[in-house]
Amino acid sequence: MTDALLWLSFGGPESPADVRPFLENVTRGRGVPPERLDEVEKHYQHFGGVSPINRLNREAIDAVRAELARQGMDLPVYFGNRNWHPMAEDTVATMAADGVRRALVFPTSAYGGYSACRQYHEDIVRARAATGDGAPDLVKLRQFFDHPLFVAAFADAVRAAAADMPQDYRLVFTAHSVPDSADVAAGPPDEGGRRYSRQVAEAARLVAREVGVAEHDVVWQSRSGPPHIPWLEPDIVDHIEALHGRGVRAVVVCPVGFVSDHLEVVWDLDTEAAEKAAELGMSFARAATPNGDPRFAELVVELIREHIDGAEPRKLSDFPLAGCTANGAPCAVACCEAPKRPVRA
Ligand SMILES: CC1=C(CCC(=O)O)c2cc3nc(cc4[nH]c(cc5[nH]c(cc1n2)c(C)c5CCC(=O)O)c(CCC(=O)O)c4C)C(CCC(=O)O)=C3C
Ligand SMILES: [Fe+2]
Repeated sequence: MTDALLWLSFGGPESPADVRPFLENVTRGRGVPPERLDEVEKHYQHFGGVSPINRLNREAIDAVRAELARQGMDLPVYFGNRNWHPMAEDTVATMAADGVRRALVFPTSAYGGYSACRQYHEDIVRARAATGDGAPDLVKLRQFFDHPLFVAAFADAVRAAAADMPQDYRLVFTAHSVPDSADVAAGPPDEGGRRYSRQVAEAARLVAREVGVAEHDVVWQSRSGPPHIPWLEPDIVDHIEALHGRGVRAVVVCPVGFVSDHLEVVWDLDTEAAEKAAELGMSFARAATPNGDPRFAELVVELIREHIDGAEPRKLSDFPLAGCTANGAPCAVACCEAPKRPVRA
């Protein structure tokens, strides 16, 4: 019996005073140098100290509520975050007080890997522990990077972004960079590692195929951490320069690693990457993220139905179904383990 859905996201500041405490929450114990935090704080303050992420999540939740009602399903939807209010701990306590005994959890990340999957399992463990006796059972929904509705929403977004571009534009996909060691550790050990970057590459391939574009690139954005630790490369801004050097005149960037236009999309792509392209005289367009697309709410309800009515999971890749466990259990022994953090004084 399922009594509710918990929408579990990253969280973001909603006023200038929130920014620093939010960043402290994100980076606690993670070896991110203070200089990087000062830099990222500027990106947030550039937008008045407000990330769009909470508003976009609330809008997406409203769309899911409407889709549930349309399909005749009576399932309350709760909202909680890892790093900012409403915090998952508080939301899970409210759910317990409301009598919720078992809820499905929709994570706002489509992928495997430590930051994209395992850390949401950790959030579930923490939130249930904070609530103590009476905490609901929480079953996280699976990874959906290869779901046909996810791919179709991105494919239409690429077509829309490319509409005003020269025919020979270069299609470039981006996702959040992670430490190379985290990518190596992504997935169950017997799968050979790099589940995160391989899933990102697969989603990109599926979207490009649906758009009908013969060639594309997969690159990374929003690198954090100390400079001497290797992260996934190349970075989108460097890649735009490299494309320019090869004579490419127009770029369409598709942020396939993200579900909504949060700060890292509006800063790293719409600001930094767009400025680099303008400086080089290249045409630049950025494809929309899927959470404003009606198919995104349909996707969420379809994932819910896999549990409630045993609906057949729809997927376009050969990757195994993953990411779905109860109460924060890892998907497999040593799956997507946290990277070793550099020790800082
Ligand atoms: C894979 C991945 C996703 C995608 C999956 C998912 O969506 O969950 C993601 C999403 C997001 N990342 C976000 C923001 C930040 N990420 C940071 C830092 C980090 N991200 C990492 C990875 C990821 N991050 C990693 C390995 C770090 C280093 C620290 C650590 O090892 O954990 C920092 C610290 C400052 C900095 O150094 O940039 C910030 C502020 C926001 C919210 C933006 C907003 O406010 O609108 C969102 C959606
Ligand atoms: Fe991040």
